[in-house]
Amino acid sequence: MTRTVRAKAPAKVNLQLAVGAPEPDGYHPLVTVFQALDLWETVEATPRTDGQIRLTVDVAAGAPVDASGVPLDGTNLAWRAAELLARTFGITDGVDLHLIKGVPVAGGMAGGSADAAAALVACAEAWDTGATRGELLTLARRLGADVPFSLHGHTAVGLGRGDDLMPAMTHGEFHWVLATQRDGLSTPSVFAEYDRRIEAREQARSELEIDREVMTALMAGDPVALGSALTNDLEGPALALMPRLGELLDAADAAEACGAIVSGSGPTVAALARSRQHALAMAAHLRASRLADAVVTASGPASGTVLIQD
Ligand SMILES: C[C@@](CO)(OP(=O)(O)O)[C@H](O)COP(=O)(O)OP(=O)(O)OC[C@H]1O[C@@H](n2ccc(N)nc2=O)[C@H](O)[C@@H]1O
Ligand SMILES: Nc1ncnc2c1ncn2[C@@H]1O[C@H](COP(=O)(O)OP(=O)(O)O)[C@@H](O)[C@H]1O
Repeated sequence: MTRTVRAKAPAKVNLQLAVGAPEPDGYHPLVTVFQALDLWETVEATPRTDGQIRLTVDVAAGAPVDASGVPLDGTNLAWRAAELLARTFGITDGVDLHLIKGVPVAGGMAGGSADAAAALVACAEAWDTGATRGELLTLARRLGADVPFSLHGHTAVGLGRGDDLMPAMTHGEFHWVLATQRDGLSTPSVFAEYDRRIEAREQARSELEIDREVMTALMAGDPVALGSALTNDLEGPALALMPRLGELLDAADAAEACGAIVSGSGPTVAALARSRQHALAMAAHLRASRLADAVVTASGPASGTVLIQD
C-alpha cells in the first residue's frame, strides 16, 4: 500500500548578513547568523510506481503567500531535491509531491529552500532510503546555499556560501513581526546590485567576522540588545531596488521595534519585538500603515526539518 509521508521545514531570518566580494563563480563569501522561525512549509510525498515525479502546490490557511510564481516543473527546488535523492540512492520509484506553502515566495525567508529540505526528508522516508541526516545535509548543500540551514533549523552561524553551519547558543524565545510584499525580489538581482555598489566604491567589505554583539544578545535572550545588533549588507541593495521598504523600516521604528531589518535579500521586513504582546501591538500598527501586503507574527528559534507524525 502506498503511504503519504509529511515533513515540515521552517522559514528563516538573517540576524547578521555580512557579504564579501564575489568569487570567480559569482557566489559571495558570507558570514551570516540564521534564525529559524515557526512559519512552515509542508511537503507531502506519496511514492509512485511509474518513476515519474509530479508536483502540486497549495497555500496554508491564512498564510501571506501568493503561490502563482512557484514553478510546477523540474525547476522547483522540491522536485530537484527528490530527483537528486533518487539518483544518489538508486531509487527507481517516482513520487507525488504536494507543497503547502506558509512562507512568502521570493521573500528572503528561504521558502523554496525549506521545500527542498522538507522534500529530502519526506522522500527519504517514503522511499525507505535509510539516508542519514549527514547524507541529507550533503545533498542539501548541492541544492542551494540556504538549504542546509532549512534542514538544520534553530539558530546557526553560516560561513562559506552560508552553507557551512555551526550551531549558535541562544536563550529563550524571540518574537518577530514580518511585513511581506506580494512582489518578490530575486536573490541574484539583489546580489548583482550589491556588486554594482562595491564596483562603484572599488572595494568590498575588508573583513568578514561573526558579530560578537549578536552572539552575546542571543545567549542572553535579550531582544533589545539583539535588535540594535541586527545588520544586513544586502539591505542597501534591496532598498535601492524597492525604495518603499524604507518607509516600512521607519514604521517599525515608530512602533518601537527593538530593531528592524530587511530579511536576507528581501523584500520581507523583519521587526524584533520585546515580547509576544509587543509583537501583536506592532503587527497591528504595521497593518494600519498599509505599507505591507501582509503582516504576520512568528517566533524563533524553531526546529529544523522534521517528519510530521499522523
Ligand atoms: C541571500 C540569502 C541569505 O540567507 O537568502 P535569501 O534572502 O535569498 O533567502 C542566501 O545567501 C541565498 O541563498 P539561496 O537562495 O539558497 O542561494 P542559491 O540558490 O544557492 O543561489 C541563488 C543566487 O544567489 C547568489 N548567491 C547566493 C549565495 C551566496 N553565498 N552568494 C551568492 O552570490 C548567486 O547569484 C546565486 O546564483
Ligand atoms: N518550492 C519553491 N517555492 C518557491 N519558489 C521556488 C520553489 N522552487 C523554485 N522556486 C523559485 O525560486 C525563487 C525564490 O524563491 P524563495 O525560496 O521563495 O525565495 P528567497 O530565495 O527570497 O527566500 C522563486 O521566485 C521561484 O522562481
